[in-house]
Amino acid sequence: MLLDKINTPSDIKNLSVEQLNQLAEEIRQFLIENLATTGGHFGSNLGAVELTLALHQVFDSPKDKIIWDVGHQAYVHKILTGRKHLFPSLRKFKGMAGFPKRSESEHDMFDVGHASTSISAAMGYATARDIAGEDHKVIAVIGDGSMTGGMAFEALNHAGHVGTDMLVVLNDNEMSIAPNVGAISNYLTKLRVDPTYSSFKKDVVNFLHKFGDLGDKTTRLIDRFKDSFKSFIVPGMLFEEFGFTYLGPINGHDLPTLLTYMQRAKKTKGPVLLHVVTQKGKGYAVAADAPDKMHSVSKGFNVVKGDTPKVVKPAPPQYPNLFAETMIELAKRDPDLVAITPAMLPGSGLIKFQEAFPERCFDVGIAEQHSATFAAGLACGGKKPVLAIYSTFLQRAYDQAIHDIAIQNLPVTIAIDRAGLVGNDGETHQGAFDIAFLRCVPNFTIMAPKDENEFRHMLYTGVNHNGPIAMRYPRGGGVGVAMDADFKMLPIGKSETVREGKDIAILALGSMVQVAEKAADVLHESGIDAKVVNMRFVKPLDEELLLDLAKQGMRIVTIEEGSTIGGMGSAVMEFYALQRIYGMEIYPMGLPDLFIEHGDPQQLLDHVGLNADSVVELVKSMAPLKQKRA
Ligand SMILES: Cc1ncc(C[n+]2csc(CCOP(=O)(O)OP(=O)(O)O)c2C)c(N)n1
Ligand SMILES: CC(=O)[C@@H](O)[C@H](O)COP(=O)(O)O
Ligand SMILES: [Mg+2]
Repeated sequence: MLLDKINTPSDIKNLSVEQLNQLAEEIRQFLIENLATTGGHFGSNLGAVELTLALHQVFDSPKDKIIWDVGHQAYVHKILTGRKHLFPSLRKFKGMAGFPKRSESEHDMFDVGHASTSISAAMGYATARDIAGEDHKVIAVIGDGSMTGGMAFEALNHAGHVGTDMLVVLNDNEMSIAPNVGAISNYLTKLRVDPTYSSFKKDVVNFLHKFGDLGDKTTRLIDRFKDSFKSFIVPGMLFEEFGFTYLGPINGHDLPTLLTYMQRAKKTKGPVLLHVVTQKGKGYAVAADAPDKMHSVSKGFNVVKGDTPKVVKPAPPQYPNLFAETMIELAKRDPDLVAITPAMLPGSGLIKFQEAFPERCFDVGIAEQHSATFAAGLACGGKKPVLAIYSTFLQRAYDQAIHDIAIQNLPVTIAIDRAGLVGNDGETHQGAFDIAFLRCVPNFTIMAPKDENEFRHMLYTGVNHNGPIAMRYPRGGGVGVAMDADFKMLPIGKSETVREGKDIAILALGSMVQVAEKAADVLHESGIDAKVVNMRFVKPLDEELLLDLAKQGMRIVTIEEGSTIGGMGSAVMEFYALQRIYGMEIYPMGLPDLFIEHGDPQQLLDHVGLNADSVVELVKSMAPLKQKRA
């Protein structure tokens, strides 16, 4: 096997095209076999095999800097840069990361995970090179989906203006996670599928010449025609207008073409954009036929059937499914309800809602900033928008949440999925900060359901609340409780005491309520009587509860699946300080002031001490209760 002999990029430098094609097939087989065991991003990597081989044959990493966008398609890059042997540990705790990471390899130039950053990072590298008078190449590899992210165009604009020597390889497979959307995507489709646009330009010019030579008039007429149509007729004119030399579109699986064009790009001065057309899932029929479903696969997925064995026992409802079902129920009652997702239609669960209400579901592409202000505009227009967005991606829309939603106090509901430790995607994707960064924003209400039943009531409460409201919930599902027949409005800022107790109060939020209940059961066996409160709301807090606990001189543990700094525990401590109530013993438990690496979610929760055992250990470690204050 050729692949056995490949350990660094130099090992492929002298391979012939035939050998590269053979290596490509071996790499595809390697990916399919390994990902069937570990899970991970699948379709994107199968589609980037030849592209990555060509990059590493033409350019000299790490002297030349290759920067990946999102980085979910960089498994082949990792195979070629000495990490084949790490694939069994892919995305596992203390194992190889699922995205490029500078701490993992000298060939990983930039830590990625969020889309549309590669061109900006490449521009930074190239500018640093130029200041230092160095001469290496800088290449950004960005997908068509990531190209719908606004910051990609901010970087194109800057690079084109400066004229920096750099190469942007646009890997266009017509897919984001779901089929790609937007005018950019349509434009790329035109470039991809209809070369007649360039021949159309010739026809127009010939036709105009038929008017005979009107001297300057003909020339002006031709120029006007060309100018008015050029962004459609001349391939890549959009990118040319940004100051880039556009090359392509070329077949991103044809190695001779890839090599030729990459060599040409390497010799071209200034910013160059090479448009390659690939197939997501190439080489594995099931993935190629269902590139959205095979964007990523779970561990244990069946290579032959291309599916993951269903869980035998009925698992509790998964939150994305419950979200879609609840949204459909609510949308039937309220014609003003609309849903927005920034390119996460499958992950958010909204595919079913889109099928039911196609005219009320908006996938805006990888455009989180736009999605939030679009929601604000919809609200001003009389609609009831629900923005479905992962916690980590909401970070991209923070100013919009403040400037466009909160200041105007608009009735926008933000359904924050993947809030808490998402697990295998690691540092760039943990939903750690949403409580902290939203809590300080005036007008926002922040809540978290303890289970799937409360999830429905909270979403109902959210869409009927007249102001900005965020509901955060974890990746995965509920806990397996019965569901109420109908919805009920939850009183804003009111908690729910799920267990009475006199020795200590555990104030738990969302996914941590069940952890607190388990801890209370164990503490009970040791004669410690713990009160468990489902806080439900981080903002506003249940002040009556907190004042009551102060009167009782109760010790308090707070526990949340979000950063301790700035979280619900901070809010409780701030409350007592602002109320000038001193001497309270408060023990906040949450995510530490660290970026949490990849691993299975429960493993990570145990690693950071967000589990029942840690609560029990903390409570038992406390010194005997001081004399209760009168
Ligand atoms: C800011 C941000 N929003 C959303 C995502 C989720 N996401 C990961 S990959 C992906 C699709 C990327 O499409 P493309 O760039 O075309 O790459 P492909 O998967 O087609 O290779 C999305 C939306 C993300 N990583 N970052
Ligand atoms: C790379 C990326 O950002 C997405 O593919 C993300 O990994 C999806 O996460 P979920 O699997 O939680 O939907
Ligand atoms: Mg794509």
